[in-house]
Amino acid sequence: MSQSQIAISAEGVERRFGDLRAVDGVSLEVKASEIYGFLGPNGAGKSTLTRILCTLLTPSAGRATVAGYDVASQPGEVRLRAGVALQEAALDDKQTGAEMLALQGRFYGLTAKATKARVDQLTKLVDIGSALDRRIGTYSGGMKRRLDLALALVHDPQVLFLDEPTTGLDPVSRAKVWQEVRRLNQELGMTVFLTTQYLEEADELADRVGIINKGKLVAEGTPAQLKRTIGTDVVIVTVTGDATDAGRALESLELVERVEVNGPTLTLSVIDGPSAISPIAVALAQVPDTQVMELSLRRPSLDDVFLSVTGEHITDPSAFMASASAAQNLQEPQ
Ligand SMILES: Nc1ncnc2c1ncn2[C@@H]1O[C@H](COP(=O)(O)OP(=O)(O)OP(=O)(O)O)[C@@H](O)[C@H]1O
Repeated sequence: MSQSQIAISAEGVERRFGDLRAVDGVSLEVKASEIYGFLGPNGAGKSTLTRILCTLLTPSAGRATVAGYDVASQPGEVRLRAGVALQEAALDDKQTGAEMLALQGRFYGLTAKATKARVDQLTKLVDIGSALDRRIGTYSGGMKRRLDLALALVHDPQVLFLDEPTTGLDPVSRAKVWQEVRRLNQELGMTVFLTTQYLEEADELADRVGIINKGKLVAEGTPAQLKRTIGTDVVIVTVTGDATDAGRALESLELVERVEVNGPTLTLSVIDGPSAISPIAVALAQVPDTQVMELSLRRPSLDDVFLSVTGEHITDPSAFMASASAAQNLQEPQ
């Protein structure tokens, strides 16, 4: 691949905090115009690598480039070409959105006229137009994220870094952010490096996904490729009480490749889901003192990929879905 096609490159990047290796030898490449999803649980090292790539932290070892410039030795060149929206947006509640955008334009050396033209363009890309003349203190969480996104775009960067852009947002705001990220990528060809702990987000948005755990990149590929590595369907069984005996009974079945026991829940990797259901039900009926509460079949998800490489779940997906549906009816204040 030629250098100009590579928007981000990391080679053996490491960052230590005392004895902790927050980022432990990560190597990856992101092509120009690609959306790369950097997926991992809390504390995996996503923000630390993002901060290194944005020149906000120096690596303890290794090398990284953004838009062809070295993050450690050419930080000014990187900053001119990178837009950054981090988890904690530094917004001033007393200013209006328009004032903050104008200030950001001046910061990057744009004339008032050029800033105005850029803001007009941005309001088409990022849905904040109607709120621009109001004080930021009156914005909802979703509007603040969208303003932060617009601020990151004022200087027309080649590469956009988004650190958990939808954490804490209700489903309506989350869908808007997804739509805007897609538009930036498709209409402007912008490269996007997006960290997330949400499987759905990586699955929906990313062309390629890197999975990080305890500072190490443990899997990488398109969402479809990663799921194909599992090669099996997933059957989830919940029983009364402890599922250890049921798990043992199912291990010996021909179509069952792998059994994970987690309290009353069994996660089974099965070769052919529909054909495996009957033998699984028959085997479960023979386990003494065990009653099946729920049994379901599904295609592999990115969480199954994470489980197969780390032995753990990325997050409790049911907790995410519950919070998402609880927030379903929330409306954005106008
Ligand atoms: N400035 C710091 N000093 C000491 N330890 C740090 C510092 N920054 C991060 N860490 C630690 O490094 C590890 C990785 O943190 P990081 O914030 O990169 O993870 P993350 O994947 O972004 O998690 P989250 O989803 O919670 O933001 C964690 O154990 C964290 O406590």
